[in-house]
Amino acid sequence: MRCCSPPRPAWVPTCSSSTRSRRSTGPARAAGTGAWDWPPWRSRSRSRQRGSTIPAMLLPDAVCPHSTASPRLGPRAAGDEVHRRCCRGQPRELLPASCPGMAVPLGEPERGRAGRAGQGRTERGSAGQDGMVQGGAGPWDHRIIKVGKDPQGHRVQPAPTTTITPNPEQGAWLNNKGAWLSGNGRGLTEGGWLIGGGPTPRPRRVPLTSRAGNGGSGPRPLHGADRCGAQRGGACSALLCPRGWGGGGLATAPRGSPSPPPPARRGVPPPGPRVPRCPLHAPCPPVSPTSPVSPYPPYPRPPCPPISPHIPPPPQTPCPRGAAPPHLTPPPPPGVLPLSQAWGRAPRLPPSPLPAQRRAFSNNKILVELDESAGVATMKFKSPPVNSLSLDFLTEFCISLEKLENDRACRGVILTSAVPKIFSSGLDITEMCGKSTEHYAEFWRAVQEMWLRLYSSNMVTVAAVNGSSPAGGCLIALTCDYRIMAENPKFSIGLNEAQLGIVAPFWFKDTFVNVVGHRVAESSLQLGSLHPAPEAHRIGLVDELVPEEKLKDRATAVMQQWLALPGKGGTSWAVTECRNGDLTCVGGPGIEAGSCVSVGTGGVGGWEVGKLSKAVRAALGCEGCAWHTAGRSAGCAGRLPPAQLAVPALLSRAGGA
Ligand SMILES: CCCCC/C=C\CCCC/C=C/C(=O)SCCNC(=O)CCNC(=O)[C@H](O)C(C)(C)COP(=O)(O)OP(=O)(O)OC[C@H]1O[C@@H](n2cnc3c(N)ncnc32)[C@H](O)[C@@H]1OP(=O)(O)O
Repeated sequence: MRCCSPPRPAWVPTCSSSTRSRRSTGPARAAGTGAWDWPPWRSRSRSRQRGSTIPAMLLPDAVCPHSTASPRLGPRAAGDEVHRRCCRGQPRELLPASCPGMAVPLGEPERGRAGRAGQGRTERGSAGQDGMVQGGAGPWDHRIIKVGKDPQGHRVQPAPTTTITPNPEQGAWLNNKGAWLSGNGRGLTEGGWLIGGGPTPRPRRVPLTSRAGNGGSGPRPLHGADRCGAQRGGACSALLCPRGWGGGGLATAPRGSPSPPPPARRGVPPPGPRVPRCPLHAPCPPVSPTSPVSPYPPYPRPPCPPISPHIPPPPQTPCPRGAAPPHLTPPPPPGVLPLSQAWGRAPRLPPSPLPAQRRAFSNNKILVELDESAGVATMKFKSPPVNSLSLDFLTEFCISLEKLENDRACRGVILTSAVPKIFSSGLDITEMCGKSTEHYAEFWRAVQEMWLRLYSSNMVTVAAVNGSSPAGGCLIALTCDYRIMAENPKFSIGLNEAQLGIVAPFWFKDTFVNVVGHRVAESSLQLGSLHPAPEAHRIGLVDELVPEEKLKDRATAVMQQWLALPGKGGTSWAVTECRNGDLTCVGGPGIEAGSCVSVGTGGVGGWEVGKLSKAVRAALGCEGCAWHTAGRSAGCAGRLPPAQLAVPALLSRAGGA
């Protein structure tokens, strides 16, 4: 509800959720379905311009699913749509008054709020908006528009807006996610990420009731004391709970940084001692197998991962995963302090010294296994007989994907099937007849949501197609970064809608064209062809064929290859130095000196590597670049020099990538 629903401040040019990072190729919206027809406001080429962004202002309001100016739905219905999305479809009437999705006006001062961390929709960042701090209703209410990735390349859960409330007594600021922010007078940092400048707030005593802690004791800060049903002993929907995945959640406070004790609210016991936060040490969230308020099917919450005997409980011993083996920490360039020194935070590292951590969660239709050591999850469709994409399936798909998206340990997903011989039979045909109009709308919305989430995922996505994959099943594979298919000629794949007497929606078509090219797509769509695996490979519909028994290994190998790349795979992030208005770049691991940076999802000061178009480079006046890079896996260490604060100006000059 807080996204960009009315009242929308004048400085928000359009909905923040329209800042997704793909280019639009099709019309803004499809006509005539009567439902939210999110247009494919971007398409992608095989070269996968993952980090490229277009500024929000280039997208018409109608494009944005949170738009309040829907000519189709009208303001009221559009408002409901906003609510639906922000509250994960929870009917408004069923939500407690404390639901963060209920109207909290943008101008409302934050009073003792904590915790929407991990709760909002996953919104992508965009150039020019990431990390911008805007003045709010009062001089100390600042709203951060978009949060994308921190300097380590980890996704930061993007609450659509974040309000920062200064706590001058403690010299720190609290945002509406309950995270402590440190301020340096020139800008703010959240989790070590520079989030913007903004006016220096005047001191004011602000009653605060809770805070996000680094795990440990205290009143479950990430749940938000007043916001989460589970916090009050009620039912916490897996959808609303920011810590839906066993003790994970989002740690926004810098690890190991000194943090002030929060002022206590009357009647609320003060939280316990602050301890370093570690996923392994995080306290279990309250388990609520089902939510009475959720319209979704029961969604069992996984148990917390067991605390390894190797890891003594906090706070006596620092988290072993928080410390950087010296050999993995690249030396900063002269004059640049690593973030860990500058802000008292240890860089995030791959947990290689520890035994591999595996987590799994499952719902009725999808089994998800996360190998934390590799940063790769496998989503296995398990909805027999044919993995048809029913509303339930689609819903669970989106939930699972979002959980992974919000999990910093996960950087890639392999999609495959647990049903023999079938990857997915496509949209569930029984959902498309004999149902109410509302059901059709909901179903179609879910189809689009699935596609958008997958397409716009920040994770590397690999489809391991181990069976037939017609229509919607094919779309899932097409939407991934890479497709590997079992080389069984009995397995076929394609958009066969024409054979059913229906037309593949234009965004199915666009996705198909992007992969196989125009002419092949044209004839294949007209004939409704289902291509046997060898033919699918020949026309480029799948990238490679492997024997079925090797599919998993090959998918894993491909994933590793992708994850090793700079950028989306997240291995390399650059912190640029800005001197005299010029960006200077020094090469880095896997990065050529002189190759440049993007104004993509990195946000202010965090520039993703290797995706800057020539035009943007020219606009930035970026000649001879010098940057400090650090592999994401080794944690990005680098301190932005003061001159870096000039970057927002450069961003606006660039107008996006
Ligand atoms: C609501 C608003 C919508 C707006 C509409 C706007 C535009 C419409 C276009 C939308 C784009 C459409 C995309 C789609 O995905 S449409 C679905 C296309 N899918 C297919 O054509 C697949 C058809 N199925 C098969 O080809 C085969 O079943 C198979 C997947 C190759 C598996 O074969 P096999 O192992 O021999 O299994 P069976 O054929 O015996 O099937 C087993 C049972 O599964 C049922 N089944 C199969 N596919 C579906 C499906 N897509 N949806 C629901 N149910 C399905 C099949 O009926 C069998 O059930 P039974 O045992 O009870 O008979």
